[in-house]
Amino acid sequence: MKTVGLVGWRGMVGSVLMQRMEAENDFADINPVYFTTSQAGQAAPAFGGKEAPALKDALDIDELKAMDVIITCQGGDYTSAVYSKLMAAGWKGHWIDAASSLRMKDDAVIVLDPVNKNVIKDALHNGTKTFVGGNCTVSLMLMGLGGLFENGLVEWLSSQTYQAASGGGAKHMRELLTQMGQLNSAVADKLADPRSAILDIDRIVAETQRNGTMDTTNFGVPLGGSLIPYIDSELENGQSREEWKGQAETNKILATGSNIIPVDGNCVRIGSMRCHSQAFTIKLKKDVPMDEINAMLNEHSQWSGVVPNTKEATIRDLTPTAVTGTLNVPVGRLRKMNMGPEYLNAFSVGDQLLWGAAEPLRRMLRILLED
Ligand SMILES: NC(=O)C1=CN([C@@H]2O[C@H](COP(=O)(O)OP(=O)(O)OC[C@H]3O[C@@H](n4cnc5c(N)ncnc54)[C@H](OP(=O)(O)O)[C@@H]3O)[C@@H](O)[C@H]2O)C=CC1
Ligand SMILES: N[C@@H](CC(=O)OP(=O)(O)O)C(=O)O
Repeated sequence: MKTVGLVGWRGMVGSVLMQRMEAENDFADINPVYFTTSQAGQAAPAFGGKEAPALKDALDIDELKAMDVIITCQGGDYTSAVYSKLMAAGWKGHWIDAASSLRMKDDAVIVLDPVNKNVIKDALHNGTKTFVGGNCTVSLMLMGLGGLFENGLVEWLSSQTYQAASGGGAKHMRELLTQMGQLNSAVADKLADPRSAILDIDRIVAETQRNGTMDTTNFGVPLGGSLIPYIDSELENGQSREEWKGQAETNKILATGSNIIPVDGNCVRIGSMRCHSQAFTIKLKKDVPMDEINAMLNEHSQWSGVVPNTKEATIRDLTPTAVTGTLNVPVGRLRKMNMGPEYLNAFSVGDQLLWGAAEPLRRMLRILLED
């Protein structure tokens, strides 16, 4: 049985990973060893009912070297601090990582097995040791639209994203809710009075957002009652790094080589908790009838599925509220656009902590265990 080192297991992404590994009984097939950067020596958890030794120091290269596999959700700084030292020390195990730092390395594979299992398997058999989860927006786009890519139909794609607070981390989720509460408090007396003027309420909300009293420690500006059309760092070409990942990671995941599929758009933070939504304009390589498109999208995986383009079905099934906490990545609003029969409109929603972060990692572990 493989000895698997788990780093970052008590963080937000790591906790979702532990929940999923328990739900799928993954602990039955591994010897887990838990690492920490702050609590070494304390008692380890017993996820899946499996006992483990006391928490080990996540910076101790000798302890890490004893692992067959290491899964880390600890973040990019940790990966940067440890990965090269571990490799330099001659470690021959498999490294599975949620952070973005190693994703574009030539000898690393981005894992999303319902979409690129062949790429993963080939890499594994060719001796690749480093497997990294993709950016949440990219992974969720490919899970939802996988049927179109699988059938080679996408000439280019533009996405406009509506990304949840959780993408920034746990503190951002708390701050969003704090901000919502602060806005509500500012107008609570007026809201309780049905005779109060809505424009008075609106003015007080705008004043509260602008007067510097709201908690904006993490987002930098109010997100509650607003949105933020910039995610991740600035690049010289005018894209945000989150937008840059769209084309770079999609093409790496699909191993398109020199036949790059152009992907571009705007990435926007909105006030949902943990579901990223995306509106797509897709240029198809040819005019494909809608019933065939629906069939391809439905059949791609057990997690992809089409929501009929009716108002009733859309507002019931194609929202963060409907999707959160599930592995489903529904796609809806499917229709040909005014630009012509090769232009497809689509909208998807997915939980960014599941397929966007934790799920591809635990499935990569299963592939390793079954290989
Ligand atoms: N948030 C996201 O949407 C995504 C994040 N990722 C990657 O995953 C990394 C981790 O993200 P995330 O899970 O949000 O980070 P967290 O901040 O939730 O957790 C990271 C680490 O913080 C330490 N920690 C300190 N105090 C606490 C506490 N009170 N509760 C829990 N942990 C605590 C833990 O390490 P220790 O035990 O060593 O103290 C934990 O492993 C990111 O840096 C990113 O690289 C990837 C995809 C999506
Ligand atoms: N940047 C994403 C979350 C994330 O962690 O992305 P990445 O794994 O590419 O750093 C967001 O803010 O929604």
